[in-house]
Amino acid sequence: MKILTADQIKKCDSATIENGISSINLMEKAANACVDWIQVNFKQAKRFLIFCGQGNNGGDGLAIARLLYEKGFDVEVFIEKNQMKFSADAEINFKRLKLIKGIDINNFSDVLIVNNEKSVIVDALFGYGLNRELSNDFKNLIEKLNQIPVPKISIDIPTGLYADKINEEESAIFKADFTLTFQFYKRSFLHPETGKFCGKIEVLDIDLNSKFIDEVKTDYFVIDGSLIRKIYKPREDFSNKGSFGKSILIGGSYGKIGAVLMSTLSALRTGSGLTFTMAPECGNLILQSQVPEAMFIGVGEKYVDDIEVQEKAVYGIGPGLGKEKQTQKALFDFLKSYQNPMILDADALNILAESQNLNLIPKNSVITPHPLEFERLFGKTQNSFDRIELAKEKAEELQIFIVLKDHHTAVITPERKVYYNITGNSGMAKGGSGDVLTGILTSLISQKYDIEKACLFGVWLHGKAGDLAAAEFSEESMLPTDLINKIGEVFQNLS
Ligand SMILES: NC(=O)C1=CN([C@@H]2O[C@H](COP(=O)(O)OP(=O)(O)OC[C@H]3O[C@@H](n4cnc5c(N)ncnc54)[C@H](OP(=O)(O)O)[C@@H]3O)[C@@H](O)[C@H]2O)[C@@H](O)CC1
Ligand SMILES: Nc1ncnc2c1ncn2[C@@H]1O[C@H](COP(=O)(O)OP(=O)(O)O)[C@@H](O)[C@H]1O
Ligand SMILES: [K+]
Repeated sequence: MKILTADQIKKCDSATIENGISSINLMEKAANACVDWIQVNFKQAKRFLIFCGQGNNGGDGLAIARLLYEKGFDVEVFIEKNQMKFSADAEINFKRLKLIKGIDINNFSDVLIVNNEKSVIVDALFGYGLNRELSNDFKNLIEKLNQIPVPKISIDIPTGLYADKINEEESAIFKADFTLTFQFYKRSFLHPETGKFCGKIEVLDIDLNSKFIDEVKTDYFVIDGSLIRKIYKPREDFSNKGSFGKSILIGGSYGKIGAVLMSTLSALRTGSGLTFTMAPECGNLILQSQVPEAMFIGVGEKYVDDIEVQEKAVYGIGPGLGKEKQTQKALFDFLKSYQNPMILDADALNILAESQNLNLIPKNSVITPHPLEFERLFGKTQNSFDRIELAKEKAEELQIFIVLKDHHTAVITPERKVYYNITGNSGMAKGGSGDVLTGILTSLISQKYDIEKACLFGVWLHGKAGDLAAAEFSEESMLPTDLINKIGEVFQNLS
């Protein structure tokens, strides 16, 4: 799914209106989509307190108020009565609302005396039209609303957030439990500093002009199920183990054998034809007994001190590797002699960061840093938006794929495209989850998935398996190994 800027959404809106539907009917459609969702998800609510601004986001709120009232809910509307300069469509909806006797229209300043019992607050103050800092009056209102302990829904965007950039630190932002957004994810939903205000995100389809959406240029995308279905390749019947590639997972050191073990198991569970673990001898027995399907190649006693070059294999290097001097030398020797794309993770990245010898990374390789590893490789940035910009620069300069791990992991391509993942959960915030991703990516690339597609499929699959593990064991209790055991269920649901 494409992600558009506020400006592009406005143009998409206009293209939709030029192609038939009037702007007031588009607003009605948007309001109806919200009300349909609210009716299903807030059946028990008694009263909706709807805060409306003067633009089209406020217009949506006024239309939602009328439609909820017609469905039998109690509704109170809050506006700025002293300064009513509604946009044209908001004005029409305000007039329609005033015809209904049963809806109280209050001033923002009446918020302190609201009856909260079984109430739901709806924020329709500002949407993608926010283009400057909020005034103190709005900031105060938002701070008051944030403190009222009732469920909160934002229409399109939590008020105070921009669609596609980060806020000043001191700005007030409405803290939603749910954001009902129209047609597209907004970039601000996907970054840690801003996304935390959105709660659960529901993207409501309001049929915006599909030709415009197909043609509009953007660098930013969300990885969704329909994209994955296009990437997924079912296995051929007439095949053998050689048809599904050779994955070699390199890593492990004394005390950290589990890391490379989990990568190995993930590669197998993702379909790798032949799977090898290249690790120090101290891991041999553990690996052979825990993962009998994998073949062991001993390189060193307690840590990796050599890397064997094999033809026609895809290497995933780093989990549990450690940074011993001999390991560093082994990695550099290997990178100097082997130029095919590979996956580099964890200590393989830390070793490269310390030497700053990043040009040794073969073209089209995949690196999988978490934010701290990214900083060690490429330096500090002010915030996560700047981090993505720097990642775009580096992916292009080094001609590599950067899988920047986070709550919403981003895949950044050498062509500077950015794909955000929306599967996964905080149950994955445990040592070992990243090792699993390395195994998945190595396996997909060894099975000849195009590298960009392997990255998109891999991060999605990893998160999806994590979601299934959380559903069964809880976010607290699920383990990276539970996630590995759910990979199969994700494939079953794909085929
Ligand atoms: N295609 C879609 O997705 C559809 C979208 N729809 C809805 O339209 C919404 C966008 O509406 P919108 O363009 O009228 O902007 P909105 O957010 O209501 O702001 C209003 C105006 O406030 C102003 N302003 C800005 N910052 C300010 C500030 N800090 N303090 C004070 N004022 C400030 C600024 O005007 P300015 O003062 O710059 O002239 C701005 O234009 C969208 O989020 C969705 O809910 C649906 O109805 C139909 C389909
Ligand atoms: N809160 C979260 N929500 C979604 N995914 C998460 C969250 N925390 C961690 N993850 C995922 O788990 C993995 C953690 O990787 P990493 O930090 O390298 O762990 P390790 O190296 O210890 O295995 C990444 O793929 C990341 O996207
Ligand atoms: K809003």
